[in-house]
Order: sequence, then structure tokens, then C-alpha cells
Amino acid sequence: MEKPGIVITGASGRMGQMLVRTVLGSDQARLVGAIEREGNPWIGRDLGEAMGGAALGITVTDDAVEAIAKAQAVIDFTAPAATVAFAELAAQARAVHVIGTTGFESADLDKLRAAARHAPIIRAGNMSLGVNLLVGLTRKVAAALGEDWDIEVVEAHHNRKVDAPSGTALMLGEAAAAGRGHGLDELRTPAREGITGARVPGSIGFSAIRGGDIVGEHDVIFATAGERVVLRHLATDRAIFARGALRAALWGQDKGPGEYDMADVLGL
Ligand SMILES: NC(=O)C1=CN([C@@H]2O[C@H](COP(=O)(O)OP(=O)(O)OC[C@H]3O[C@@H](n4cnc5c(N)ncnc54)[C@H](O)[C@@H]3O)[C@@H](O)[C@H]2O)C=CC1
Ligand SMILES: O=C(O)C1=N[C@H](C(=O)O)C[C@H](O)C1
Repeated sequence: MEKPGIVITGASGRMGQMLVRTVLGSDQARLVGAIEREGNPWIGRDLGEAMGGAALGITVTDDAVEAIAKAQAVIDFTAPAATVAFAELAAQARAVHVIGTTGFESADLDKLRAAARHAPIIRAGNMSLGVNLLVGLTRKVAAALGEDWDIEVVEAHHNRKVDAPSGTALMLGEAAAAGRGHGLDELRTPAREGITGARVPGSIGFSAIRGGDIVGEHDVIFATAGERVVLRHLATDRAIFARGALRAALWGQDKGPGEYDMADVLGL
């Protein structure tokens, strides 16, 4: 059987370039297209040359319709509005859509759900094995510890990140809330500033640090009188996310329409 053809969106971005290298290094997939947004200086250039290497014979395009029409999978780490538009195109092409983009509003998620009626969508705020394991641990620890244990999620990222809390922090917060039998919306504390009043028992708080080139760090802190438990994941290389995304694209090849996440891909 022919190897699945992969199109990468946001190809000039931090994750886009990592994904290009990851797919090119795989013997299980073919890179068949690279998409960037209109006006991006890479448009019309050979992808390999734009990345500072040898020509690859793939021209970076802003014609997403044409590029996605020839793909079996789209790997997409861009921005919410772009991802919603790509989801419609991937659905039309019946291509697997792997979404790493974070920062969605609930209206965006409704549109992704609609697109997933036609083709598989695999979406996760973090594609790494370690974080997806940590999600399960967080759920268990939250369930085991009573409400006298306060839960705080602290995340740190590079100074170019545009959304907060991170997608990963929200995954961890959702897992903690689920461990306590709630949805995150019921327990989430708004960002703190000024006279906030004392902590609401049972609530889940989030803090975001932005600086330098931090790839991604997440702590889930369980704090009670006299002791703390801290669950931590440190990402030091974006390759972990790209490897997870490619694994998801391959896993999705024989799946029917629907919404999936990395726990499905990893069998967790
Ligand atoms: N789920 C995961 O494991 C991970 C998720 N992310 C998320 O991926 C997203 C991208 O992150 P970075 O690569 O660091 O950002 P970036 O800013 O370096 O790259 C984003 C790229 O998307 C392109 N883009 C934006 N709108 C577009 C459009 N309409 N059409 C085509 N291309 C478009 C931009 O031109 C840019 O090249 C963020 O939401 C981030 O939070 C990042 C790392 C891991
Ligand atoms: O923007 C990033 O860089 C990252 N985004 C994801 C998130 O929002 O959690 C995953 C990772 O932490 C890197």
C-alpha cells in the first residue's frame, strides 16, 4: 500500500518546520504539500530551500484547497481561525486532520465537531507521550485526594506564545476536574489580580509564565496543610510534539469519521 501523503500547514512556523523534518525522516509517510498563509515570504518558494537546505520539489502554497485535495492527512499547528477553515477542507477531502493548534473558543470547537462528521479529527493540546501519561496521573491523584487539597496548574512557555493558559494546562485542569467528578468550567478560577479574596475550596487555578525559549513546562500542584504533591512535565525539544502528530496521522488512516485525541492514539 502506498504511504499516506501528508500536508503540513503553517510550514514556516516553529512546529511547522519541526513537522517537515519529522515527516521527511519517516519511512512511513510522504510529504506532499506545505501550506502557509497568504503574504508569507515562503509562498512560491521550494520548501527545502526556504528551510535553508536542498530543494525538495515541494512549493510552499497558500492554495489550501488544492494542497489538501491530494492529502491523506493534514497536520496542523497554526491558529484557531485557520484550523477551523482547514477542518472544512480536510473533511471535503476525507483526509485525517491532526490538530495541535491551541486557544480555541467553544464556537470553534462546535465547527470542528461538525467537520468530524465527515472525516477523522485527532486533536490534542499536547501530542507528547509524557503529557498524555500525566493527564491520566492527574485524574487519579485528584480523585484520590480530598477537596482539602488545592489544585493549581502552572505552565511556562517561550515569549512568542499567544494563548494562555496553554492547551496542555487546560488538558491537565480538565483531568483534575474529571477526577473530582466535575467539568473544568465548574471549578476553574478566573486569572487572579488585585484583591481576589481567599481561594475558593475545590477550585482549580492556572498561572502562566512567558519567557525566552522555554519549549513547554507544566506543573500540577496539589497543596494541603503541611504537604504538597507536584506532578511535572518538562518538554525540552519540539520533536516530541511532531513525532506524536505524525503517529496520530498514521493511526487515523483506517479510522472512520469522528473526534479522537492522543489518548485514543496511544491506547491510554
Ligand atoms: N498540541 C501540541 O502538542 C502543540 C501545540 N502547539 C500549538 O501549535 C500552534 C502553533 O505553534 P507554533 O508553531 O509555536 O507557532 P508559530 O507562530 O511559530 O507558527 C504558526 C504558523 O502558522 C501559520 N499560519 C497562521 N495562520 C495561517 C493560515 N491561515 N494559513 C496557513 N498558515 C497559517 C503562521 O504563518 C505560522 O507560520 C499554537 O497554537 C501552539 O500552541 C505548539 C506545540 C505543541
Ligand atoms: O505554543 C507552544 O509552544 C506549545 N503549545 C502547546 C500548549 O498550548 O500546551 C503545547 C506545548 O506546551 C507547546
